[in-house]
Amino acid sequence: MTSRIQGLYAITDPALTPDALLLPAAEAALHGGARLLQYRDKTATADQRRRRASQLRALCHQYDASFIVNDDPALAADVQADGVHIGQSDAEIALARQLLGPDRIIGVTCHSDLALARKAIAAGADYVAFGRFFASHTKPLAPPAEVSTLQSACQAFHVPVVAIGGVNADNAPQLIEAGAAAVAVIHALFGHSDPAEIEAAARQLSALF
Ligand SMILES: Cc1ncc(COP(=O)(O)OP(=O)(O)O)c(N)n1
Ligand SMILES: Cc1nc(C(=O)O)sc1CCOP(=O)(O)O
Ligand SMILES: [Mg+2]
Repeated sequence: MTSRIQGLYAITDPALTPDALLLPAAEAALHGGARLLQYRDKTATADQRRRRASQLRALCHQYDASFIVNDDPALAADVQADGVHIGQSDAEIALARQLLGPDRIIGVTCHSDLALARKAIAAGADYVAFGRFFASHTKPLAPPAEVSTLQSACQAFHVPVVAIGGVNADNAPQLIEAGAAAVAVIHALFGHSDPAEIEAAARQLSALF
């Protein structure tokens, strides 16, 4: 079976995409080839988050892409997302697994720490995320990571490794060359407001795989 964690991994951001444009923006990324899409929204109300997550899930499935919810395993379970992404200060992996069952995807932020990744995989993570590899508009203070660490992680672990942080079509090749199964991207996609530009950026990134 081909891995579901492969290729362009688009992540939404309400600071870049107004509510009314969320679906067209997400659809542009999917049309451009994104294989995973994460709903990352720390500002909307619970009702708004539930509605948007349900809509995005339906959209992703039209494109045969995986839909991931950031931070919130309960919401992911509620809308039957394909998975959840959790950080080191978010929910426990065991709780996420309990809520989501054995077949859903659980991704875990590991910064640039191989020991954190080892622990996450032992606890049941389906992918581990390393970053930030480059200067990030979205999260400028995320801890930095070296491409050499990514390479070590990709060699060491049997689960896919996702690379994040300031990724664009110019710098993504070195991450893919190092072994990243997927690159997670916010600003280089959703920093564009025109869906045609989002789609073009997604197409360029997707073509690298
Ligand atoms: C694919 C992917 N990788 C890393 C993150 C960051 O998660 P986290 O450290 O929990 O930070 P926030 O995104 O919640 O601000 C991610 N969301 N997705
Ligand atoms: C959400 C997030 N997490 C990171 C990490 O290093 O864990 S970097 C990051 C921001 C990614 O957005 P952009 O593509 O705009 O840099
Ligand atoms: Mg988080």
